[in-house]
Amino acid sequence: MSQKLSIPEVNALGYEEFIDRFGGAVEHGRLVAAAAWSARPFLSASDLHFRFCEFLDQLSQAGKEAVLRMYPDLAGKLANSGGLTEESVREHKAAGLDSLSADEHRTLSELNEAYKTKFGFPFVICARENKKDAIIQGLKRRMENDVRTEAVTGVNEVKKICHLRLQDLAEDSTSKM
Ligand SMILES: NC(=O)N[C@H]1NC(=O)NC1=O
Repeated sequence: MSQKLSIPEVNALGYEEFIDRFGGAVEHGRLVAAAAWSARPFLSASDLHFRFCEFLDQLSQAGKEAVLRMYPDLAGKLANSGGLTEESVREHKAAGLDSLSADEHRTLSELNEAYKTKFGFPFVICARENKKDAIIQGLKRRMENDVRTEAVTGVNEVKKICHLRLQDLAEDSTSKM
């Protein structure tokens, strides 16, 4: 992972460097980072996160669904074929999704497919804040929601994932780690 930047260092980045560095804070989310850059100077790391959230909050239902469609299924095809982003690999490991039993794997795959059939976008949850059992329970519970509630709930999880990814990339203190 590259060295963390202080907020003054983040504020000094040109937009191309900023997008290169923060374009993955939201999965395949270079557009979100490109929008956040307009809000410079950032006052703090939480202000940086707030600007990403601000963009996500103003999206239409279709826009929110589009953001969710950029995320891989947890323990799905991309994970099996080694096609996950570096960030997502770390998050899968944190939740214990890299060591599922055959039964757990089947359960999660079936629930993910049922969820996508109902909503038209994948189930998204912050894997660094949930272990595998909580993820399976969450999937079952959230399956009962309606599509608008689920788009908002999914995007709230995107914000949590983004917050943790940004923490890995930038810090409030002016000195580098
Ligand atoms: N589907 C889904 O939730 N994917 C994600 N969650 C997370 O923490 N990292 C991801 O890639």
